[in-house]
Amino acid sequence: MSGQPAIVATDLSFSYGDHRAVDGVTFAVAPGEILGFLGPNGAGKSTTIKMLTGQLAPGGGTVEVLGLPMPARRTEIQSRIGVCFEEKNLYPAMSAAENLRFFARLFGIRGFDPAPLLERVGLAERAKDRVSDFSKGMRQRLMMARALVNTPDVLFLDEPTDGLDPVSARTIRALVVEETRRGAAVLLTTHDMVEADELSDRVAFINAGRVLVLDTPERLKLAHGERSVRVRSLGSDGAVAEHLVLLDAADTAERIGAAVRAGEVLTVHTEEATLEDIFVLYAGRGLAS
Ligand SMILES: Nc1ncnc2c1ncn2[C@@H]1O[C@H](COP(=O)(O)OP(=O)(O)OP(=O)(O)O)[C@@H](O)[C@H]1O
Repeated sequence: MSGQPAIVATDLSFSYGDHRAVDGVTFAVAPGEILGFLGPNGAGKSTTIKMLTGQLAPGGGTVEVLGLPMPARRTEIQSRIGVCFEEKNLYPAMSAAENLRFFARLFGIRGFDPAPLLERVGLAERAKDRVSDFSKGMRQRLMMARALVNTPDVLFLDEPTDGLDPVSARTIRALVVEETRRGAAVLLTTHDMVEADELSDRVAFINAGRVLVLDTPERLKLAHGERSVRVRSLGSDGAVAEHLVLLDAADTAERIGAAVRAGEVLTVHTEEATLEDIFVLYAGRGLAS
């Protein structure tokens, strides 16, 4: 498997009736890599993921997961991937532990012990409680545990931290990173650009069914963002002055020096373009729906 991409989408397309939801999408995700798949509502992310996970047959183009063609080898692929989509994948009348055991049985895993996974998602204490009594954050963490039951080589995560409190969101983000350390490839959709920036090795911006750009967050920000330093200082006259110095100008060093000498320095902040800024540059619109 080494060196070979875990997910390869080539010229994928799909239409609902006359509406072309996915229009020539091409990308690959390597083992251990997180690809952030970012775009506004209706951009075609879910439709693409459905083709990658075998829920929809591609209208055009090809999908390979773990070197196997989808949907031809769907059953084999599905036994080696994990998906975290919607709550409906959980059985509310069962306990957290029973849910995980149930999915382990579907995967044909013998002697499955749900305890370590429940521990990892912070639900060890609630193992025997019915999922119907769980909060949204607890269900979401259980969904994540469910996605990991078969120790997948590829994870498809659709908004895994949507609507979660900061602690639950952090638990999920840490799990995602742990999974990549053991070599799992991750395709992650999120509307949270800070999260995308923090987690993604590369990001793909998708809009109207097309990939607009695919690169590392760092390269996108360097190529398209104006980096700057903002110095606030207190002058001898008691007035607060603010100096904004662009980092890529020829006289940057002198200007920062002058800003710092202008008075008693109160704060110094570096600023760079955000992924949201860059999306607007490419799409001519923001990520909000
Ligand atoms: N079952 C369906 N029938 C008809 N049109 C659909 C269907 N599902 C999605 N679409 C349309 O296809 C386009 C892409 O939708 P998709 O759900 O893939 O977008 P998305 O990027 O996942 O959006 P979101 O961020 O809201 O999940 C949208 O215009 C949507 O209205």
